[in-house]
Amino acid sequence: MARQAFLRLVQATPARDVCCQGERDAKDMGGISSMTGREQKIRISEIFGPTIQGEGPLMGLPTVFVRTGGCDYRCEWCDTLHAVDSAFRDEWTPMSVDDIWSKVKSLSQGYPLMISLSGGNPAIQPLGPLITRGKRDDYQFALETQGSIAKDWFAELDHLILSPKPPSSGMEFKLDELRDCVRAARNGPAIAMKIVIFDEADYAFAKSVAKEFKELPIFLQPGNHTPPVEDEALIDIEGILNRMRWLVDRVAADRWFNARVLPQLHVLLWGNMRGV
Ligand SMILES: C[S@@+](CC[C@H](N)C(=O)[O-])C[C@H]1O[C@@H](n2cnc3c(N)ncnc32)[C@H](O)[C@@H]1O
Ligand SMILES: Nc1nc2[nH]cc(C(=O)O)c2c(=O)[nH]1
Ligand code: SF4
Ligand SMILES: [Mg+2]
Repeated sequence: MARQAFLRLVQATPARDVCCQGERDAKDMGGISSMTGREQKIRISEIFGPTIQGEGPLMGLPTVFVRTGGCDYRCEWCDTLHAVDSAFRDEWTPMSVDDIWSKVKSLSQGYPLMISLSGGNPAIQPLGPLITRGKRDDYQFALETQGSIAKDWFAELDHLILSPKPPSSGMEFKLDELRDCVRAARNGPAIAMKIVIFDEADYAFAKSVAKEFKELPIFLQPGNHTPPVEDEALIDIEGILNRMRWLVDRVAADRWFNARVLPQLHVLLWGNMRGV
């Protein structure tokens, strides 16, 4: 796409902490990050906020983001490559629960708000003890994951947002693993499906997921074509809005009245800027 087609968005630098002392020898996928004594460390790409949750059921809610490094997927249009691609490994830092927690407390000034655990795939990391620590201080936790890896600690979350990947991602969809994630959550968190839609095949995929998980609310999110990496704030805003309008028409024509169509609010406000 021509560079002129992208809208350049500029803003003051937000509160953000990019960890930059990565472990050179860390495994690409970010399996278990590292161990110090008996504590499993968590591989962190960035911790930032408070900002607003820009996607899905918690849209608009003040949130601090804890983004882990490493993903078992490589979606063709991933907008967070800095937490996926091993080329960014040097930015990922193994951190203890205490260190993460003091950063979160300082960013939130001790106010017990919503923490969104995202990535990469945060389900790869040992996040149970972090959730336990945060709950002691009355914070709430949401997790964003593609639903490829289930963990027992999902049951400790307040919100589980499952984002199975449609055909345009180039990833293989695994229904059993997605079911395992719902099962692992037991009766703990509120669960929602959030599906990125670029085209008709993605829309059909979302409908089939909705059929499999009738009891769960579903959010349809227009895809954002990621721009050239040399300028991360550029977006194809016309493309996003056209896709959004098409989706609204599509859902209305289908009388799919329990699906919710929402854009990525933070992308509309700040483009593909990191740390917002
Ligand atoms: C960056 S991912 C990280 C969490 C997890 N790996 C996942 O995919 O759910 C967070 C959310 O951003 C969505 N996302 C990633 N790239 C996108 C894009 N180009 N357009 C719209 N949504 C995108 C994902 O589908 C997911 O719902
Ligand atoms: N504001 C804001 N909302 C978000 N919702 C999901 C995000 C993510 O990258 O996981 C995200 C993000 O990076 N920023
Ligand atoms: S699963 Fe999520 S983080 Fe991983 S590549 Fe896909 S969109 Fe990116
Ligand atoms: Mg994002």
